[in-house]
Amino acid sequence: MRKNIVAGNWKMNLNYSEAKQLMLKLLEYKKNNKTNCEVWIAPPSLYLTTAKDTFDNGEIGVFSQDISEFRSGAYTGETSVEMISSIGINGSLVSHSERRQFHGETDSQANVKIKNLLDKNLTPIYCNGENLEQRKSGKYLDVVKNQTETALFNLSADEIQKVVIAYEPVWAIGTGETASADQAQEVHAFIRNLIAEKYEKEVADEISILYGGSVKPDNAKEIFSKPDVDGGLIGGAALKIEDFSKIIEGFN
Ligand SMILES: O=C(CO)COP(=O)(O)O
Repeated sequence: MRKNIVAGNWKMNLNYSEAKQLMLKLLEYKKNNKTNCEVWIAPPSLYLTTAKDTFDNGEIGVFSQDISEFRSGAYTGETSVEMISSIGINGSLVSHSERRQFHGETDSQANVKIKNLLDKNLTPIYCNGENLEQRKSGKYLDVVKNQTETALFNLSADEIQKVVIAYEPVWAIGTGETASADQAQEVHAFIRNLIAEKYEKEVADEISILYGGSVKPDNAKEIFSKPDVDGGLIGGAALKIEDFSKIIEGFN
């Protein structure tokens, strides 16, 4: 059975002591509360070791926000799959829309990153989703289809089952405008169906598909109640324990 997951993407926020405090609050929360989903975080890469040490019993999954498509060598500023693997990190976000927007990342690069992560037995969280113009033109399902096919469809059935997908419509990220639960469900079911057609239904049913884009304490429960929504990738609301914990409780 696929997992329910609530993951926090901290993006480029928090100084070291703020980050450490938030990790400690999360640890305390996780120790004192039974959660009906896995809880993961993707802090800035500078704090990955601290996160790993804080959650040394694996209470919370720790993910990188990005990973190099190159294995090693003269790539200044990059972090390799080998490096995160060697400190026990669980995986990485791949092709978040902000990487696409500010760094020109493509789905072909996403494909390389995903394969590199899978080679090391790490979990890729592959992000996709349409922008506002594509939503308004009514072509959003075509956009998501192209993204998904390019990034994932040369993987084997075994491999694709290990990928977590995060549908994050760009128009809903950081804007306060959330996709409705029905809009999320439509695209999630569409992605799952694409995978079922290319592979098998059993393969598609194993894949967790998260929704991201202005998930807040007051809308999480409804979004998570949809059959093809297996959790959320949370930005702003992951930075406060009060908000993030209420979102986690959307699965209660
Ligand atoms: O980009 C996101 C998570 O990766 C969503 O960000 P917000 O929750 O701030 O809209």
